[in-house]
Amino acid sequence: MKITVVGAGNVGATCANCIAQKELANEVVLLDIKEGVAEGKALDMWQTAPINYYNTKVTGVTNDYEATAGSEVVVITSGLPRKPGMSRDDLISINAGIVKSVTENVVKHSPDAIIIIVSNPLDVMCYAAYLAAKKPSTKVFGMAGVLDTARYRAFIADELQVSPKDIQALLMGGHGDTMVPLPRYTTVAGIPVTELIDADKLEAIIERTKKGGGELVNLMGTSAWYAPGAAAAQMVEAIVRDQKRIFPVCTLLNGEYGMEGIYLGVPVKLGKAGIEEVIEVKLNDAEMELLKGSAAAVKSVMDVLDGMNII
Ligand SMILES: NC(=O)c1ccc[n+]([C@@H]2O[C@H](COP(=O)([O-])OP(=O)(O)OC[C@H]3O[C@@H](n4cnc5c(N)ncnc54)[C@H](O)[C@@H]3O)[C@@H](O)[C@H]2O)c1
Ligand SMILES: O=C(O)C[C@H](O)C(=O)O
Repeated sequence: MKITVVGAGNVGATCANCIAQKELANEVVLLDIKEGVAEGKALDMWQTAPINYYNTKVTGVTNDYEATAGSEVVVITSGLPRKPGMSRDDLISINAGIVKSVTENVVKHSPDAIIIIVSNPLDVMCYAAYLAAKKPSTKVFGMAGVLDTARYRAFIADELQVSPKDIQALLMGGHGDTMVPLPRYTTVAGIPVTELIDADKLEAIIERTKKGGGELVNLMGTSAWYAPGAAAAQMVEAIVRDQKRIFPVCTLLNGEYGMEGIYLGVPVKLGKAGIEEVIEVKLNDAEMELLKGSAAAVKSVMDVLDGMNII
């Protein structure tokens, strides 16, 4: 069994490393357009196998899609990251073309693969990949919610000085500043978070979560990779091990939440078949308004993609 990660940059390499360490496949193929980068990182990673005790073979290639043939899951991380002062949406002009051509190559060599998009602007890159892949949307979706909820959960763990393992949370909407963390669906070992953190502090955590990517971009001059790479690998694990995990995933809505034809983060069941179910939780009026606002923000960028006429 083979898994491919396209883009051997910060996120792609981290994701491939997590996949290898978890032994999610016999082989992980890391592909990049830049000569030598994927080969070098794959070789370096493979040399950790005797130390970290895993068997998954890590191979690196430069633009050689033959080597990716027959992949069960493909994670697409290729594309530019943002720099301080930029929004994720500013990346569309370059990343849309990259995601389109990469997706076409991936599908040509692995027609049955489940494709997980990571490149930004995430929701719209999922839509671009879906159009390019010409596959059911249950097999083409994006990673953002696992990362965004992880940030939210980490901030709550810090505030309460408890283990992050005990924080369960749900966050919906687009992967941008309009994302919708849901305190009503956030618990600490089963205790509603609203009973443990006062409203002002929780609001500050929500605001920090929404701008969590930007906080890291400002600190590092480029965007995050450890948590994003681990988040994408956790989705791969749910698929290849058929775990039926419930994660917020960027998926194409077909009437769920009263929305049609838009990629948006919602809770889904993830297993061998990809997205096996979209879960419709009950939202109150205020939560629904926030979700609609987030959907409107995503839709405006989808319109930009449509206007580019590249797909
Ligand atoms: N969805 C999320 O939550 C999330 C989180 C972090 C980063 N991202 C996004 O992921 C993308 C990658 O981020 P990064 O930090 O790894 O960037 P990076 O610059 O470190 O790596 C990107 C890699 O893509 C490669 N690439 C470019 N065009 C390619 C092509 N046509 N084919 C193959 N490879 C190609 C580059 O050579 C580079 O090695 C960015 O768009 C970033 O915004 C998304
Ligand atoms: O913030 C970014 O640009 C990268 C990514 O979407 C993130 O949330 O870390």
